[in-house]
Amino acid sequence: MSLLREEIVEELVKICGADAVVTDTEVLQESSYDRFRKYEGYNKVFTNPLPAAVVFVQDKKQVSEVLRFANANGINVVPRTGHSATEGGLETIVENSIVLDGSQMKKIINIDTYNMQATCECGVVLEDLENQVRELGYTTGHSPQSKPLAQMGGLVATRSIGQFSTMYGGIEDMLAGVEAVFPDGTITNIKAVPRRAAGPDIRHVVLGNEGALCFITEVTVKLYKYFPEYHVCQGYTLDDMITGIRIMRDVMTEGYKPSVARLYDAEDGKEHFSHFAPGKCVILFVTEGPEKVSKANAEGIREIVSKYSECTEVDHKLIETWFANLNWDAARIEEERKEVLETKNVCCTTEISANWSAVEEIYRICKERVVNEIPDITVFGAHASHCYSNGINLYFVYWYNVVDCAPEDEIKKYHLPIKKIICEETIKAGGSMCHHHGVGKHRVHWIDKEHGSALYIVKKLKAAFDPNGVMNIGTILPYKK
Ligand SMILES: Cc1cc2nc3c(=O)[nH]c(=O)nc-3n(C[C@H](O)[C@H](O)[C@H](O)COP(=O)(O)OP(=O)(O)OC[C@H]3O[C@@H](n4cnc5c(N)ncnc54)[C@H](O)[C@@H]3O)c2cc1C
Repeated sequence: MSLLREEIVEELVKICGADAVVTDTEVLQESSYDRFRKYEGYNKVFTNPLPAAVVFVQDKKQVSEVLRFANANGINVVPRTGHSATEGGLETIVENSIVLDGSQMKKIINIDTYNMQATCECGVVLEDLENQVRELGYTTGHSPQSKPLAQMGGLVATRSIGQFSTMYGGIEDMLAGVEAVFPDGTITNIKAVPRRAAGPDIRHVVLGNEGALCFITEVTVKLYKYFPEYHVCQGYTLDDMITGIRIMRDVMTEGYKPSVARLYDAEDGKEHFSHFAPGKCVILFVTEGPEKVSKANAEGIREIVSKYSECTEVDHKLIETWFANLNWDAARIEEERKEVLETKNVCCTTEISANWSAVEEIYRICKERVVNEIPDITVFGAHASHCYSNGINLYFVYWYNVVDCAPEDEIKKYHLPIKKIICEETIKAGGSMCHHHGVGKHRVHWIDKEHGSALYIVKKLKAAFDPNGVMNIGTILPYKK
């Protein structure tokens, strides 16, 4: 028999103390969704069942005890740290869930500049860690646009990636060691070493689990020396996105290593560059590292771009100023809330990845289909912001006016049908429907097609580590009642 809300709250208070357990209605409402339902949230419409409580854990022992209790009683647990999720990973879709919040675990445990790694608790905000290591002349190399909001546990749980990824990689390349607690209460610590071949790489069970297998309590990431004085920034306008993709391919396959490599089509670019590149695509690069490395990379990239006569270089200061203001903090989200309520014009995104041979067609077909099939679109554009030797990501950005539609119907009328087109066309072309935001609860519809025969592995992992199905129900794998 399932426990009553009061019984759940009572047990949580016993484990963590009354101050740590919050049942205030407004907090529960805000804890029942994430930015996937931001239009509903901004309109104060809450369609998911409210959780029984939000519990602010202080240490791994409390995490272990809460998980053991939930596991024994079949209670859904939604792990949370920075609350910046965009794909429904934080939605509480069944009655009486526990939101297990690690945001108060914010100790930076060790910054070890000799071994070039830093260890911190899951609730450390990335920007706080980055600021501290920068003061010492180092960087984590991680810089997602949500850097002021996202916390280390969530960043690992979602397989996040930052704006300097072309040089430093995604979080999977940065993560040296990690501590995680599994639903039966077992606390596991994967040690931080340069590399090992002691069986499968078990970090990858934890990385990207989106709270559907375990709760991450501690993270060790690598550090790099930081040389801001040697950053070289270059930007160009051009007419055609496809030419831009080919330039990116040349840069990557010739072996250059910019830290930032971004390409905007004219529609998406309108939002960012209309003051100096109206109607144009924009391609830009930053190189960094020690002086000789940064200069050599910049020179090689310049030589490649110069072979494309349609590219015109712009003043690098324009790009630098724009780039310095790209991140989102709480104030920017508040600005967005006001704007959305006033205009009913909503911006949402879907990011995918594909090999070089598939990406051009994915770009073309998604644009054509969304613009023709979805009503009230005001902008449909894309940029590429993460490049690899074998392919690239596309970050589709779309704006629509919400017309004749209740807040609770907005995702059904607009966001999900757009996502469906992008995910299905991408998978059909051999790409991945999800480059970095995670599957959450709204891309689960295509998880079988995404993985094909390898879905076997995902399902077995879930069955092995969460046999009672209490970890973030409906995330990564669909909820079957
Ligand atoms: C404006 C904006 C810009 C963004 N830009 C980027 C970007 O550039 N790159 C990028 O990768 N992402 C980006 N994101 C998405 C988001 O910031 C990332 O997914 C981030 O990693 C989430 O971290 P968080 O601490 O906020 O996690 P949360 O939002 O709290 O949770 C995210 C997911 O991880 C799970 N989770 C959280 N903490 C834990 C834990 N301790 N243990 C286990 N599971 C956990 C949750 O259950 C949920 O499924 C952006 C989001 C916003 C709002």
